[in-house]
Amino acid sequence: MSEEKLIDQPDYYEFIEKSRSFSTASSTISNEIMSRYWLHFKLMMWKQYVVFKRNLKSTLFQIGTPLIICVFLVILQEIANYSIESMIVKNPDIVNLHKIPKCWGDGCVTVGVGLTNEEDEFTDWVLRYVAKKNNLEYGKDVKILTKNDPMNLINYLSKYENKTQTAIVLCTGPFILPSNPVLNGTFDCRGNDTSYTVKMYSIMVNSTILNSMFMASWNAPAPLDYPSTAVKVSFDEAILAYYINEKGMPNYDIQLDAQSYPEPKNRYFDGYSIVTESGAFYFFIPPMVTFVVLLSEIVREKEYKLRHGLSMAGMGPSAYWHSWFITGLVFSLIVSNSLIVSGLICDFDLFLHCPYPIILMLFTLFSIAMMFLAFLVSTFLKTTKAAYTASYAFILIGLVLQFFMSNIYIIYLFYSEDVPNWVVAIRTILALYPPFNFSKAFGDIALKASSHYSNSAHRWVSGDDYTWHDFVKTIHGKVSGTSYSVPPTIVTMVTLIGNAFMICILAWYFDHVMPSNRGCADPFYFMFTKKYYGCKRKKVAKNINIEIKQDSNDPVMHEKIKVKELIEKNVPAKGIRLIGIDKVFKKHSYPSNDDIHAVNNMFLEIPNRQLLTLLGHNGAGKSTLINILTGLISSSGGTANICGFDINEDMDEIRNVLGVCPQHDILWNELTAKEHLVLYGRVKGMSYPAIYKEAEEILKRVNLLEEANSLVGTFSGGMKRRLSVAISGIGNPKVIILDEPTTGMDPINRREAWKFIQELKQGRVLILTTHSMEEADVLSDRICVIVDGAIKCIGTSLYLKNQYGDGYRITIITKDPAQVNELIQKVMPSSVKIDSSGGSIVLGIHLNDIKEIGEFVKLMETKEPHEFEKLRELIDDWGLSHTTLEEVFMRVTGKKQSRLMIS
Ligand SMILES: Nc1ncnc2c1ncn2[C@@H]1O[C@H](COP(=O)(O)OP(=O)(O)OP(=O)(O)O)[C@@H](O)[C@H]1O
Repeated sequence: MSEEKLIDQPDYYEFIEKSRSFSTASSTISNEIMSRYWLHFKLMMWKQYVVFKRNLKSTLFQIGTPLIICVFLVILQEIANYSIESMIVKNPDIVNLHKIPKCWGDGCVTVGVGLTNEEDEFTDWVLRYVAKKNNLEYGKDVKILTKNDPMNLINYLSKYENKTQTAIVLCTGPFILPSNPVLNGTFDCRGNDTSYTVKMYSIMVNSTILNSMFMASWNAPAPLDYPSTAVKVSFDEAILAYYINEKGMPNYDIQLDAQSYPEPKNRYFDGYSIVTESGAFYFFIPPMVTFVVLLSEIVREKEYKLRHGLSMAGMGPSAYWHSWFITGLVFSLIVSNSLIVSGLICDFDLFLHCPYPIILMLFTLFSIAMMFLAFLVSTFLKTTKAAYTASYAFILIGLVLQFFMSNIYIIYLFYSEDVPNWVVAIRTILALYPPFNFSKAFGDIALKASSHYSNSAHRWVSGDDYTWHDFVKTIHGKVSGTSYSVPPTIVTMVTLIGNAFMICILAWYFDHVMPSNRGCADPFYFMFTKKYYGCKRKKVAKNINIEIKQDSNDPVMHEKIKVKELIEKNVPAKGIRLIGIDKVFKKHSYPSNDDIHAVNNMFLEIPNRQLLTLLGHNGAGKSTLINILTGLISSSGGTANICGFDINEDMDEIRNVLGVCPQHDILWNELTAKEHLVLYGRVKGMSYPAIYKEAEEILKRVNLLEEANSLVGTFSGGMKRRLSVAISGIGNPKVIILDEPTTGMDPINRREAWKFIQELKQGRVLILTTHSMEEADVLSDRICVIVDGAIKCIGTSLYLKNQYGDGYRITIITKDPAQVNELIQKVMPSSVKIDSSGGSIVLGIHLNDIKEIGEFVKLMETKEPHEFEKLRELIDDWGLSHTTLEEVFMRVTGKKQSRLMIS
């Protein structure tokens, strides 16, 4: 059957019968399903294209991210090159080492001396010389701390911790030093030969960082142990000067300088490549852009129920996901190529030395794996805000991991020989994570194609051509003395494909079982049910057990009986039939008092060409019932039949005949009003000429023709509502469900919408929910009042007013209420006083006593003398009105606090 035929059927029931007979002709069905799928897929692709085109700036930014990253890498490389250049010491500073630095701590001693005997002329001369030469004060900066036993000095230093910068044991013998652990050995400065004198000294420097806070050594230049060298130079010079002076020689000076060793060029960092070292870190970002875009867009469509809207219009999940897959694939290819082109523009070795298909494969496979990850994560999230939070978390955690994994040798360590089992376990777990495989494959390529540090040559070497042979070759090498044997890059890429496949399966599974993803959630074992493979269960049981009170006048009970009889007589539902439908929202996995019985065992027959209004307080269960009928949620019990199709079995068929105006507008801000109608019309299988004709007509009817080509993002709330009403009527649906369609509309547009709804009624079944009693009164053929999930009463507006209202009301304005009250009881004995306040009296009178109203009207309207003339004189003004639906509603629901919109 062609799409046009489907829509243009003069009698829709004929179509239904035909489509039933199709069930035997499986090949026709497959063709029908395929052409429908293809149509939906193309529509989704068109929608995606239009949305991305309308968000051109952000789309271009997303595609341009690789260029930004590459330029950033070029800048980083330049900074690195500059830093490496500046590290090379061309003019090393000269550090003078013959001056003892003076310590500046409170009461600190720069050179503390421990004599091995009593002070003599030699020690006095030498110490004064050292002090003078170094601009230090003898007795304060240069000071004898202990005498005789050198252990005394050790004890002193331990006791007065952190007070002496440099200590020196000055052995002026003859004396035998005792063996002790600090001085590490025994020495004898007495000597056997008295023809020469041995002068020995031992230097100790306080070098602990904490304790040297107040010491000059804190700022000592690096090349040598500055204070100890300076002390040595000074003491050598002093001792030498002492003996030279003794022998009448001129003054003698020892000069000792230290210089940094000139850093030779090309040592460690020369040739350093930021791409090799950190490429896997930075190139991780562009594929993540695809991840973020897809995740946020898919979750946005979920949050604003756009996907539900499409499902309600008949779009299957396959077309939806496949279109997102193709969009993601196109995005991945664009971003990958953009990355390669940017890399080539920036002259990166990696891109110059690696075959294009390999590098394209690497980035595209990684992007695809991340795309599936976005699909998977989207099944768990409900709001765009949560999607962005999740995206940032994934990027941040990913970057931290990439930071470590961008050093390929860390990854290679996992493949070292004889690694313990727990390392193999970690390696296997990491291999399930696409960025790990990306880093590994990237590192494999960069290690050859980009300039890299050669472990064997101990220097950076420039990149070489990475060949197809390298691609399939196992990588052997050594890191930190351990040999490794790493699987070839091709294996890593195949693992990436495996990652993508595995994540795709998980995404598919969770899309089915997570509630709120596709409307009705499937059971966790859905793939083992026959229904999943298109096998339908046997139809609804005919024997329905209803407790019937035979003489009951209750219309709700009559409705139940009617439904029972129709089912027993096998009469197909030409409109909507509710058969004991039930919905419980469970708070826990076990039955509890907290469970909400939102829809309670409803039976209802809504014949063709009837508009039934559901009235009910907030939380009565109206939207829940509508969500069940439109397949957004599943019922807990019972079923419903729409145009002969069962909601539990034939939702796809039902969606072909259904038009829905949901409670909340399901619209894309980036599409125009006309594009929405075209989208929904095409989803329902209409031809383009038919849609354009109908769209114009419908837009005119809801007063939106002038805004037909305006973006919905610019619409007011009322305009969006009108568009939603228009959408519900596109594609000639046989059943239309309108959930509070006129909320937010101004009075003029509301009346226009009412007219449109009246027209929609022709030849269709309509269910309307509203809080406007006037709307219900004007539009309904029948009204059904729901209280706490159960049908409380049902009937025409007039019937309900008669049944639950007071019939008529008479309002009287008088200056003497007491007397009027008394007299009125004589004219209208059946009247009941409803209210009396100030000068106003409100009386209620039942329809059956309409005669009494006639008497009263006659009395008030004639000037002729009357026995109750007095009453006429007492009444200043009066009015007669019918009982309002609002009163009926109040009485039935008993919830006067309900939100009522009284127009
Ligand atoms: N997804 C859900 N989970 C749990 N409870 C729910 C859920 N959806 C609805 N309910 C509960 O079911 C009851 C019926 O809600 P429903 O939205 O159908 O009321 P309604 O008649 O449409 O109200 P309103 O007039 O405010 O739109 C309410 O108590 C509501 O809290």
